[in-house]
Amino acid sequence: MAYLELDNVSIGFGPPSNRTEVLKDINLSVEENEFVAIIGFSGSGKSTLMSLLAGLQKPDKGQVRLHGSVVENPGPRLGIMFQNYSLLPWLTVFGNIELAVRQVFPKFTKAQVKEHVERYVEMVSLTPALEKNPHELSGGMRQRVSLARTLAMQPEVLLLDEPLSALDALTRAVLQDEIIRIWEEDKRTVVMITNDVDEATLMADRIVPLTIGPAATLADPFPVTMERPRDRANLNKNPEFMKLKNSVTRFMVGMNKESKDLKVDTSVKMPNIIPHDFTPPTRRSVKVR
Ligand SMILES: Nc1ncnc2c1ncn2[C@@H]1O[C@H](COP(=O)(O)OP(=O)(O)OP(=O)(O)O)[C@@H](O)[C@H]1O
Repeated sequence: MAYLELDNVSIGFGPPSNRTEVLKDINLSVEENEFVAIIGFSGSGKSTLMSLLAGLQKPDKGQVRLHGSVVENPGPRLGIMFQNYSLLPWLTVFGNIELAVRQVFPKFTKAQVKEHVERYVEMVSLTPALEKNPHELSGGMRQRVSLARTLAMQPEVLLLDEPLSALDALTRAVLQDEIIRIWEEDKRTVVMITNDVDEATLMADRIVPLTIGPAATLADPFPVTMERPRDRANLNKNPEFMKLKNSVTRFMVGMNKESKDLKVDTSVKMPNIIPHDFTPPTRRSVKVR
């Protein structure tokens, strides 16, 4: 039995008369401790897929299963980090993470909560911002708070929706390494969404492309067999990395081109009509031909 499974899942939005099928017949089996990267274009349905995995939305058809049990509601076993941070604006960095930690570990003493929160804030290098509110932070800093909050909840499955997209290249590299370290040490299962082929190739065991919507589905996966730990500094000299990166990029670019070629030209040619002038001839100031 697969650990985390999407079994023939479909979902759409809108009334039956004007329905958009967003995801169609999605099948995915994630093994325990596996790191899967889902890669796709903007608007293809990646966040919707994450919401389904987290139990935040129910599929119209099919099932999401964790350990064989149907996922129907969100819960502490599935920790999702959203793309848009979703921090509570009236709480500090400490307060935002503390709230989540108290929910997941209700038996922690005050000192344990403090120690736990501070450990994860330190991990994302935000200790100096511990008492700041979200509006005082940059986008990248908010993204790090959100990541620390998800990690601090220590879920069995980490669902990361473009977790590093708002970060500069250097911080991004630091946090990529941090996520890999946590995943390796704590033996978690990770499903991460990204639109960065390098990131997916560096981090994942398997890259699964999401096709272009509407009715997007998962294409055949690209296994990443490079040995770990992967040497970031020499990746561009690693022939296996370069080959895989090129194959994934070529696949994604080809899919994009195919989808554009299929698009019907919907521009309408307007007839050359001159409006009729209904004002009485005596009141006409402008002559209309
Ligand atoms: N609750 C909803 N109601 C109606 N349409 C929705 C809803 N949620 C998502 N959609 C539509 O589903 C499609 C996919 O959206 P989604 O946010 O999952 O894409 P995405 O791949 O994550 O995009 P991006 O990378 O730009 O964040 C879009 O066309 C969006 O408008």
